[in-house]
Amino acid sequence: MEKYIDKARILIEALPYIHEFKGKIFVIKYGGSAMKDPLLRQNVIMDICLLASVGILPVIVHGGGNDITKLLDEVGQETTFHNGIRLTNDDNVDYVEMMLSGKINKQIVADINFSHGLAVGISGRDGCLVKAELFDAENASMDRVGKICSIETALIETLLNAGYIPVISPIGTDSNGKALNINADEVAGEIANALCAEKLIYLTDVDGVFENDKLISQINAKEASDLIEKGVISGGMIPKVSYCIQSNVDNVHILNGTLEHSILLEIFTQEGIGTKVIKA
Ligand SMILES: Nc1ncnc2c1ncn2[C@@H]1O[C@H](COP(=O)(O)OP(=O)(O)O)[C@@H](O)[C@H]1O
Ligand SMILES: CC(=O)N[C@@H](CCC(=O)OP(=O)(O)O)C(=O)O
Repeated sequence: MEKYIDKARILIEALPYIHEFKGKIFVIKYGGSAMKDPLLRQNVIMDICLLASVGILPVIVHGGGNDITKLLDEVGQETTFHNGIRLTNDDNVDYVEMMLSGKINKQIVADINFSHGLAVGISGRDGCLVKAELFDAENASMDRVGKICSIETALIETLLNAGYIPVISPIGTDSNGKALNINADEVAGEIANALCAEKLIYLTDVDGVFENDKLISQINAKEASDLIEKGVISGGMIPKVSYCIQSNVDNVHILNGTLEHSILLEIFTQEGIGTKVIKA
């Protein structure tokens, strides 16, 4: 009997958090590196569905960098990154868009719908959600890499009000209607700002930010830029930490999406896990 009572206690412990967060928007950036294993993917999806079913409003922004690299490899295209940003131009942008807005976006939507959630998949191009301009107009190998100019939240709000979980791919549109590839960390950060989200969560494949094999549970802007300069924070962790710092959202976390139910552990327990990025 005791073990059943323990289960009931766990549910009751979550009650204050459910009460606190009901009706609040959580932007969850689901990185490609945390999508590799189907079983772990299922755990992330179930966490998201649970949040939605207790009245929290999840907004999912996904990446898919690994799958894009794999596809480009299959079609004989080389991939080059600069500070975690993929060099994208006219030669490869269609592959990037197909993988993100086509395959990955629809897979996440299908997984959520299969787990009793109700998701709608859109890209940053739908409803003029993400308006962007060239990230580096001087660099021809980046002539399809975008940086965000503005976010139009109307479509997301419409979906949330109608009870859907929006699932968003990180493709924006420039002033000529062309697709621009944008780092998903930036898209998540900017959408969270525009929605005045309660929380912004980056789900990746490590427990948080590390220095010398030690997890940093809290990091501020100065410490983070020192670690970037020293090369301790590198690659795909650079945009994550940078957008965490730039974000206006108070509660920004980097969590391990390959750790079973990491979202629930972060939200429904007092200790929290991962790295919290603070502005001061
Ligand atoms: N200091 C650091 N702490 C943790 N991870 C780091 C650090 N520096 C670089 N990384 C790398 O950042 C990666 C996460 O970024 P990325 O691969 O782009 O993930 P995602 O697909 O989730 O955006 C980690 O797997 C790790 O290899
Ligand atoms: C410009 C740029 O780098 N765009 C990213 C978009 C996908 C992404 O960010 O995926 P992850 O979150 O899995 O890294 C890319 O092409 O990989």
